[in-house]
Amino acid sequence: MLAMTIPASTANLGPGFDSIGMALDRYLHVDVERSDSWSFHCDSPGLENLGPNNLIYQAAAFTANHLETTLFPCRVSMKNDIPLSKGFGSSAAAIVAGIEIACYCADRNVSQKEKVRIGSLFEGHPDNVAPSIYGGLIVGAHRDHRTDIIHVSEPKVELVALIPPEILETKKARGILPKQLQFKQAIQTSAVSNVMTAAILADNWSLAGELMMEDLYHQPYRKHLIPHWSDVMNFVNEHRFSYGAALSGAGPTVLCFVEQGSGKRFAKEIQRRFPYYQAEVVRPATVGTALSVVQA
Ligand SMILES: Nc1ncnc2c1ncn2[C@@H]1O[C@H](COP(=O)(O)OP(=O)(O)O)[C@@H](O)[C@H]1O
Ligand SMILES: N[C@@H](CCOP(=O)(O)O)C(=O)O
Repeated sequence: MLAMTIPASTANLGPGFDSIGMALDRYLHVDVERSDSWSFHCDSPGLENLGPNNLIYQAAAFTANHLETTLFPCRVSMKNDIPLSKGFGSSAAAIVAGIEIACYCADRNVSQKEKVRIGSLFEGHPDNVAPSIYGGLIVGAHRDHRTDIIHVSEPKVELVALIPPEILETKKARGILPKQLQFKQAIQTSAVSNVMTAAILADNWSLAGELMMEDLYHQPYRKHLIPHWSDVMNFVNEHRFSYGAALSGAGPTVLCFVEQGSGKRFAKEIQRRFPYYQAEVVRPATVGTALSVVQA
């Protein structure tokens, strides 16, 4: 039997679009047992009626093909604390579960790096799968020919998530992005992203927070889907405890980056100002996917 716990993730951090991501302390728990046929069981909201060809199975089949192995049928039972389609990488956590199931069926030790490569080939970008696998914060670049990852273990920041009642499917939020960017705009945002990454690595969250709000890759095209976006950004800009804010993944959640130890107070104040949202303190998860295999 295989048991695994996979953390949620927030992707992008503004101009780190499709590249930077951080694991969060919300989890998908999965138990896998060899069986006569495939079945998926979950009582958590939105996952009660999973068919046999769901995302976990698709990722497992993709991985088996990549590893040139075959899957055996499994009974998969889950408990999920990661909100679906809110920008916390629930789909990436499911993809990681599928990758692990295939590695279990193949009885192969596959490195974390190779798992990130497989997950990025499946999803098209590494910014959710990599933090869910490694934990902490990652900076990644995925291309057809290779996927590169730098892992930073312990981000020294606290987070407050502003979660609106509606969902936003990542597919829809990607569909509204432009096909091309002006050269000047691309250079400018790339430079902002480079400095933001350096600031994160230097633990200068104050500068990182300011720069994440200067993204020109995706937030300008998605912000109209986010209620009270400008007012939230003004509140964050003016608050004494906050470094900055960004869309969590494709949204619709807005993630505020605040001083360590100030999360609860910030959450209370921003909740009072924006009752439309649910404000929750979230912490970086330093441990990635945790596995335990019990021989039957
Ligand atoms: N544990 C899971 N098992 C199977 N499918 C899942 C699981 N978690 C998420 N999904 C699938 O991923 C979808 C959400 O993906 P997406 O719109 O990309 O949002 P998110 O930002 O949460 O990743 C769900 O509607 C469901 O189809
Ligand atoms: N880089 C992707 C990240 C999507 O994250 P999700 O948690 O919303 O699925 C994007 O911005 O499209």
